[in-house]
Amino acid sequence: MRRKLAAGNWKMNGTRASLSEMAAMEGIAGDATDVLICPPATLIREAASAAKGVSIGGQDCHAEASGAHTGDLSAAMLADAGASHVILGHSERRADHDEHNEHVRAKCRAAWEAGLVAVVCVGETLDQREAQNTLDIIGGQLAGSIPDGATGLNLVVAYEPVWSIGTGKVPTVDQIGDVHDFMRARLERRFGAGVGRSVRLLYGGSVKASNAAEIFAVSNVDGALVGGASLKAADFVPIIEALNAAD
Ligand SMILES: O=C(CO)COP(=O)(O)O
Repeated sequence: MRRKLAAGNWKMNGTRASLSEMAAMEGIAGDATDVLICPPATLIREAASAAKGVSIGGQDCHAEASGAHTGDLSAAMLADAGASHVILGHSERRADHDEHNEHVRAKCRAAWEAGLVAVVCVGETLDQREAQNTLDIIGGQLAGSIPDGATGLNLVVAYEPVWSIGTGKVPTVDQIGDVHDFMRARLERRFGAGVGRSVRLLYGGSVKASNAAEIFAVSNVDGALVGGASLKAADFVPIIEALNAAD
């Protein structure tokens, strides 16, 4: 049985004052639910030392362990600051920093070497969906972005349709289910049924308290990667509660 995961991606939002929001998100998770907050890197250390029952993650890492890469952070540095997870291949990184599958794959390897759980993001653009290429795109991103060696403990996959992020537009439950079933089948085919069935699959894109329950009822949805609605406890706590209540 996979544990459920409510993950918050704070993106480039939050200062030390925001940690009071994180404190208000603690103690909400049920027995079968995990909560992960990925604040900006500046807050990881303080968040990790303050957090109780909430895991802390980074939002990106470099593929190399150290070296002359001004402004970058290695996976080992994130781990040293107290992170246990790292988001990789988010569409905003793919778009803003020209990250491609091979970069994400190398970063994922680096994350695993540092002992971090990689939260690998995949998702189609609106053009790709309208051209009916969604599953091809997702299949290519899964194959290209995830290295060999995945397990249910070192990998989480987040399906985040680019057109749904921050837009208030959410795919239908059938569309979400089609992609999640497809991802599950691809992971089982590549890594074997045991591993493929144990990797948690999150949906991300305009998740809020009002749509969380119906999304969490979709097959192979094990939780959510939430952006805007993870910044305030008043928005994120009801999402965690909806996940607790999901079958
Ligand atoms: O990108 C996302 C999470 O990584 C989703 O963002 P929103 O929840 O703000 O749409």
